[in-house]
Amino acid sequence: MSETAIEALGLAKRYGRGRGWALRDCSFALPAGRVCALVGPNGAGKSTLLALAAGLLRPTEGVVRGPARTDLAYVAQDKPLHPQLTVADTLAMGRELNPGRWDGEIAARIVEPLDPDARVRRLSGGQRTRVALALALGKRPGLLLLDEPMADLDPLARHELMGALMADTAERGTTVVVSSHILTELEGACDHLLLLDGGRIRLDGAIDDLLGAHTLVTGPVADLAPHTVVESRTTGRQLTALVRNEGGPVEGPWETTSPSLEELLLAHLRASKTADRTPEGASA
Ligand SMILES: Nc1ncnc2c1ncn2[C@@H]1O[C@H](COP(=O)(O)OP(=O)(O)OP(=O)(O)O)[C@@H](O)[C@H]1O
Repeated sequence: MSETAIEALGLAKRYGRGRGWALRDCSFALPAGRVCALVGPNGAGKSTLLALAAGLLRPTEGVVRGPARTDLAYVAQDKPLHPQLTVADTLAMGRELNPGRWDGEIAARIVEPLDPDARVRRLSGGQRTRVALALALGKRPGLLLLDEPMADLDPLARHELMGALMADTAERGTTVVVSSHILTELEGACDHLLLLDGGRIRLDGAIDDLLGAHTLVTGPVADLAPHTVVESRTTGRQLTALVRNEGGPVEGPWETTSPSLEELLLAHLRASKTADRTPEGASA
C-alpha cells in the first residue's frame, strides 16, 4: 500500500449561512508522489478545495488531512507577494522562513529571466508567477498545491516552467495537486485525476485506470445496452458515446477506441450537467 499524501473525508464548505455549498461531501485519498490534475468548470470548487487542503480555510463539515504546514506549499490564484520587496529580497525571505530546507538553486533557476533588483509591484502577472513558484519550490515541500499556476504565462514560459516543475517534483517524489483549465497542459504531466463539478467529486483515480475503464464508441445509432453509457450524442445517424467497460467489450457495428483525457472529461461533465437537470438523475 502506498502512503497517502492528502486525504479528505466528507469535506464540505459553505462560505456563510444561507449561501450554497461550494464543496460537498468530498472524500478522496491521494497517494504520495502522484501528480494530480484538479479539473472542473468555473465555480466547481477547485480553489476552495485547495485552500482547505492548504489549511487556509476551515471546513464547514468533514476533515482534510495533509502534511504539516512546513511541508506544504500553496500557490494561490492571486499569488500574494510583498509588492515592495525585490525579487532577490523575496527569495531571501523564503530562505529565512524555511531554515534548513530552503533550496536556493531551484528558486534561482525559476526566476532566472528576472532582474533580481526588480520590485515585485513592477512585475507583470506572469513574472509574479515565476516568483511565487520559486518560493513554493524553494521550500522543498512534500505536498505542492497549485491553483491555476500557469494561467498568466506566455506559451513558451508555460512550457518551460511546467517542464522544470515536473522534472523537479518527479526527482524528489513531491506530491502535486494542480488545478488548470488547460487540459493539454495536464495530459502529459499528471498521473491522477480529480474532477469536480458543482462542488462534488465526479471522477477520482489514476488517469490510466480511468481511461482504461472507458471506451469511446462511434457508429450507427442503436441501443448500447447492456453497457453503462456515461454520455451519448447523435449527429444525424452517427452515434458517439462514452461507455464504462463493466459489461465486457462493446460488440456491434461500432468503432471502439480508448478516449483521450479530454474526451473522458468532457463526457463526464456533460453527463453531470444533464443529471443536474434531470429530477431522477442520469447515469454518470
Ligand atoms: N470567498 C468566497 N465567498 C463566497 N463564496 C465564494 C468564495 N469563494 C468562492 N465562493 C463560491 O464557491 C464556489 C466555488 O468557487 P471556487 O473558487 O472554489 O471554484 P473554482 O472551481 O476554483 O472556479 P474557477 O475555475 O472559476 O477558478 C463558487 O460558487 C463561488 O462563487
